[in-house]
Amino acid sequence: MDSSHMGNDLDHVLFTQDQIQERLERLGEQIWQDYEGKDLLLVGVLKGAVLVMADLMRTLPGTVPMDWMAISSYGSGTKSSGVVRILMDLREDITDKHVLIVEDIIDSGLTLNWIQGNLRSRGPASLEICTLLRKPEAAKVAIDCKYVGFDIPNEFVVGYGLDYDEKYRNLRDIGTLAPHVYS
Ligand SMILES: O=P(O)(O)OC[C@H]1O[C@H](OP(=O)(O)OP(=O)(O)O)[C@H](O)[C@@H]1O
Ligand code: HPA
Ligand SMILES: [Mg+2]
Repeated sequence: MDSSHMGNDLDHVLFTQDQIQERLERLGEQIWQDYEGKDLLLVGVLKGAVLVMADLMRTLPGTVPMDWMAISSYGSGTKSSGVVRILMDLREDITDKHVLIVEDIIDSGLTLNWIQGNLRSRGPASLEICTLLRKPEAAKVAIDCKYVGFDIPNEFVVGYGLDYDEKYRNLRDIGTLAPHVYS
């Protein structure tokens, strides 16, 4: 879905699909250099990270495996409940692997804080994070994130995998919603 299909639900576009692809190319180059010769496993967090994973992994110039976890903390609202649940666990044993978590957004940081703790307890060789978006002003816990696509203001965003009440994930760009959508 293009931004032009959003009617008046879209307030403004923050990043176009081209800007997103361009940034992912750069992140992919950096990741490929950093993990040269290492047993890398990409771990995506469903559902938001689906599109980031799909596009990021295709920028890499060699083969790399992926696995997925499903976590829920937001429900249908726009604020993190802070209560994290595992809906689906990894299939892979990550012991001694170099794990790179792939996420769409770090907002309060509560989700990744919990995932990091959970995965660290399984004994990976290393554990790092790649997120497309981060909201520095919204942080409730500090997250050490090695690869960040864009820092954004503290506004609720949708598109490119990010939803509001399960809607707008298939918007190609990333943008903010008009206030009438929430009310
Ligand atoms: O830093 P936080 O405040 O914890 O927020 C970030 C998390 O919230 C969203 O996922 P959500 O739980 O809404 O599920 P989804 O990925 O299925 O949309 C997003 O994809 C991140 O995983
Ligand atoms: O800004 C956001 N948009 C969509 N989902 C989210 N999950 C955390 N923050 C956001
Ligand atoms: Mg998510």
